[in-house]
Amino acid sequence: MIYDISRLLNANTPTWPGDTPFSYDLTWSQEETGSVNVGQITTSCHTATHVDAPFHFKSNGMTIEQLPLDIFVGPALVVDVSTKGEITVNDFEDIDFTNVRRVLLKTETWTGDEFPTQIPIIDPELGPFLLENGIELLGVDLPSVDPLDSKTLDTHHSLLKSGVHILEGLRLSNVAPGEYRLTALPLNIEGADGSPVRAILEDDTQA
Ligand SMILES: N[C@@H](CC(=O)c1ccccc1NC=O)C(=O)O
Ligand SMILES: [Zn+2]
Ligand SMILES: [Zn+2]
Repeated sequence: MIYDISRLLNANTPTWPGDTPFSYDLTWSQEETGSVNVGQITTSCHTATHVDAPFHFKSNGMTIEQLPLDIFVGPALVVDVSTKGEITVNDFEDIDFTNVRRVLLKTETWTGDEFPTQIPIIDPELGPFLLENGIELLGVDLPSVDPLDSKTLDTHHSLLKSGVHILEGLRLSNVAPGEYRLTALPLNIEGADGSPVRAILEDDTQA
């Protein structure tokens, strides 16, 4: 079974306050060209479900096309942290990270169609902890791994220092905690600070 864990992109998709809204428009319609519809999209790189490149918060950091693809494809563990106001290493005490390289946090705080006003805090100490446990990707169902008003982006920086890549804006309400196979590939955009992804989880059930 394939679970779509990406958010829908349209003119109403919530964006970071003040950032470029998503739009899809027809440049030419079939009526006009006599042959085809041709569209164009405009979007911030941080709208809905997306991967951050280190360049987003570090000017000499890697850009999106430079990131290794194997980070974004493979086994992933969905962890329920939905009752937590602050997510710390203590929340992972009982979790067995053997053979887990990718962790997706299900907070369930961004389930509506509006940009959230309050999101749980992700302790920057998670960076070194994830590194110790061999985790290379942290995914969240939040617009950011840092508080919405943060200018220092401590958790982004801590994750980068620990070699943990960042996937944001997931839609996890339709999946139960547990193990899946993730695919969430960023577009091959030269020099970009991030990219939208179509993120899916697969489990072992057929069809
Ligand atoms: N860190 C957020 C985005 C972000 O911080 C942001 C996005 C657009 C405009 C301003 C932003 N942050 C400003 O402090 C993210 O990674 O998606
Ligand atoms: Zn982002
Ligand atoms: Zn981010």
